[in-house]
Amino acid sequence: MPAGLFISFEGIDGAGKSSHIASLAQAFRDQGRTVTLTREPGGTPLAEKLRALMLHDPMDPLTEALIAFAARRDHLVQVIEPALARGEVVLCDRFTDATFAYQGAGRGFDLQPLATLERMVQTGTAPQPDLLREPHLTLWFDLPAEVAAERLASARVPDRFESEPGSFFARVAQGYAARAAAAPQRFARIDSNASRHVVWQQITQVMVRRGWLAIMVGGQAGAA
Ligand SMILES: Nc1ncnc2c1ncn2[C@@H]1O[C@H](COP(=O)(O)OP(=O)(O)O)[C@@H](O)[C@H]1O
Ligand SMILES: Cc1cn([C@H]2C[C@H](O)[C@@H](COP(=O)(O)OP(=O)(O)O)O2)c(=O)[nH]c1=O
Repeated sequence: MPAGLFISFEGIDGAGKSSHIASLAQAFRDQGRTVTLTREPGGTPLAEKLRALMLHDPMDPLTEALIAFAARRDHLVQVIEPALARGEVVLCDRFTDATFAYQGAGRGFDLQPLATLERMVQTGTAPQPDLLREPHLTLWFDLPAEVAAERLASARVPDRFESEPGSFFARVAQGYAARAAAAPQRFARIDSNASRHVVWQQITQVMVRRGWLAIMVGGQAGAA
């Protein structure tokens, strides 16, 4: 059985994550892997209810952070750990870096309590009792806030986060940059200020470099 692989997708709203997750899932399936495609907040019936509250109901930053971590705990226990134990590839649209970027840098909530919650929530779910569960790789879609805003302007009805001003997203982007600087081995920066094709090429190159997708076929990673 292959080892489970946990990959998260991060970036400000409109950075282009959702446009590539399904393609990456297909590339893994094409080489015989089973993929669990999931998202945060969400991924379980309970966590999806918490997501609806977080995206639409007004609340203060601590409540927001606690809801994000409550949803995450349920998601880890019910979905992520069992999938990893089965040797699957877990592709997760956002994880804890989003809490540090949005609630921490964006809302201005203290990072230290977030780090404490991170440790509490992400420990004790894996078979190894002391393991702090984190993604093996985080694809960070880096895009200037003003470009993301332009892309989103005609794309969809904004939720509570997407309605925030550009200054909020500039802070969130800085929050992601700080998380990436603190864990350079885990993060792969994807320059999202490029065509979809070039963004996809960057993603497949990261996968091939890590030995997770076998060969490049016409610019696509595929089975050997
Ligand atoms: N490389 C790109 N160039 C131009 N527009 C893009 C690109 N990637 C995505 N988009 C468009 O930008 C919008 C936001 O992309 P999306 O994948 O939904 O971002 P996210 O999931 O990060 O919020 C969508 O309308 C999408 O079609
Ligand atoms: C996981 C997480 C998401 N969020 C926010 C970021 C996004 O604006 C929102 C939902 O993310 P996302 O799924 O990217 O939104 P969409 O479905 O509109 O593409 O939740 C937080 O603020 N903290 C968190 O911990």
